[in-house]
Amino acid sequence: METALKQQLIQGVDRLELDLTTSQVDLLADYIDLLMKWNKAYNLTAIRDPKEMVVKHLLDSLSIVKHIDDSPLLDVGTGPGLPGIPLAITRPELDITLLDSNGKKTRFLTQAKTSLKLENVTVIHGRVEQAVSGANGNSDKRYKIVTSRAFASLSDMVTLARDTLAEDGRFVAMKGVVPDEEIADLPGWVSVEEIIPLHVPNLEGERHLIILKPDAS
Ligand SMILES: C[S@@+](CC[C@H](N)C(=O)[O-])C[C@H]1O[C@@H](n2cnc3c(N)ncnc32)[C@H](O)[C@@H]1O
Repeated sequence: METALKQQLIQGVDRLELDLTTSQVDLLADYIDLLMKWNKAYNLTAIRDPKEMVVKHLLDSLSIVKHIDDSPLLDVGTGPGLPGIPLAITRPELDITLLDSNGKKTRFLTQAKTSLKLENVTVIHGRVEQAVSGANGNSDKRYKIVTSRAFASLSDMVTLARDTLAEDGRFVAMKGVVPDEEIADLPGWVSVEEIIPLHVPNLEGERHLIILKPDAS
């Protein structure tokens, strides 16, 4: 990554008040370099400008770090690893599973896990609605945090990912403006616990984290 862009990344990390080591910042830069390289052949993301990747992919993903506790996390429809890979780099103690139904994307994720030496990452290729049934050869693990960005409406997310959530878990959805219609469409077994405004350096437009809690049955 060019020096000027790396500087922009460091400033963004500072503005998010994340206390990262030099090697963590280097890994974030290496991740963007890897994404740029693989994107040419694999079409992993529509964003091709590295400056935009830093803001719209890295800093946006990093804006949720402070709102995630130490529980095992599933990133549903992670695509090229967003927000999961930036989370895994900044929080090496977190057990992070990246799930996507697109084989090209999970091949990239497996490569990224190896290249960036992310021992806290597990990659699963499959559809989330089949993830627990064993249809993809997966275990029946349940997660305390099920997150997603740009995956589906809130209603579709909770319906498709319901069986992956631990009883005391939370859905954590990254959204733009507060999606009132999606909230109104939520099924009865889940409710909004909290809506957290996110502040992403150099990004215009609102961002919010929607925390959803399954009601005790
Ligand atoms: C728009 S992309 C978002 C990728 C990434 N989260 C991001 O923010 O850039 C949505 C991703 O969800 C995946 N996907 C769609 N339906 C899925 C399903 N039922 N189970 C798992 N992944 C799915 C797609 O393959 C795609 O990579």
